[in-house]
Amino acid sequence: MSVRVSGLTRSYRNGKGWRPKGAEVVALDQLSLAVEQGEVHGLLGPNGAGKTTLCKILSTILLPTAGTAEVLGHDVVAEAPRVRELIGIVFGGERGLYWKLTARQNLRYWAAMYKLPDQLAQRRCDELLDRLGLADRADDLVETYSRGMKQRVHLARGLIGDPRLVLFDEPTTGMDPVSAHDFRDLIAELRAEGRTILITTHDMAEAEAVCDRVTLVDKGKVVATETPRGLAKMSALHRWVEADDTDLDLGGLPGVVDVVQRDGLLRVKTDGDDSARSVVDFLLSNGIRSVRVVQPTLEDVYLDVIGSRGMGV
Ligand SMILES: Nc1ncnc2c1ncn2[C@@H]1O[C@H](COP(=O)(O)OP(=O)(O)OP(=O)(O)O)[C@@H](O)[C@H]1O
Repeated sequence: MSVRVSGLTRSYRNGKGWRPKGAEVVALDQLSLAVEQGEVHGLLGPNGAGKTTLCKILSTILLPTAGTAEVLGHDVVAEAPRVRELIGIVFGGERGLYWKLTARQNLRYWAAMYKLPDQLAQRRCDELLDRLGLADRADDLVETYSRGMKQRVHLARGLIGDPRLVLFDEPTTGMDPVSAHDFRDLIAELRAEGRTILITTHDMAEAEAVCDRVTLVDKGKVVATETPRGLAKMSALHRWVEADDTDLDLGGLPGVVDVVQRDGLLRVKTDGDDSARSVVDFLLSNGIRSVRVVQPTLEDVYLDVIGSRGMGV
């Protein structure tokens, strides 16, 4: 087992220094989770669900209030130095880079933090700069880089210690589609190398594409852990019918829960198989083509279970 979290609780008390103590916020509430070795595991949930808090505890930068967390059998509190050797952390955004240093100097600095011997550090830096397409600009100051390049330096930083577990917290926020596509390829490569990956994301398509299993977290608790497809099946609650867009009034048909029109496509959410069939019959009898019943996507399931909180919709 790569990650084993048991009854993990973390609460914060707002208000620092002269400010009055606020109410206690329970960010993680007896959360338990197991991630297999070599698995790509997604953590999904609305803002404030506790995902970052969990990543911080696993990275040993935050202590739990109660419960335990282990990385490859090592306790994150009692054996924090050992855990740090085994993990790499990639937090999204542009925090944590030294802008007045080059990418190579940034990487050499972090290699030194991992206490890598000089020759190994040099080899790893060269490999990562090459792997992440930074070799040509490796000796330019990071402040001259595009946002996408800065994100790639972040990725390199997370991999410099040759980690067995890589924690990604919102890694593709603000990435352009090409970079996001390259990122998916990188995840596949890291997985093929036998590394375990824990990734928090708001991007359901990304989670569906890269994750072996996902855990839905809400209010500091696990709602479900499943394969993306398994989750979709579990959500047998709704069936969707897809068709070419039409002006027909479908909202009034029995069993129709929602109608979404987007990009020339019509998506009708129904309350089950019978209603979906009636919608299909109705559409076909009105001359609409390309009608099909579709399996719910991970996004549909997320919306069913958690609602639209934290999805930017
Ligand atoms: N340093 C802190 N002090 C007080 N409260 C905090 C602190 N950090 C997080 N919290 C609170 O703990 C809860 C969980 O926050 P956390 O950042 O772990 O959630 P998240 O799922 O990562 O959300 P997001 O997707 O917005 O990053 C939230 O209610 C948040 O306001």
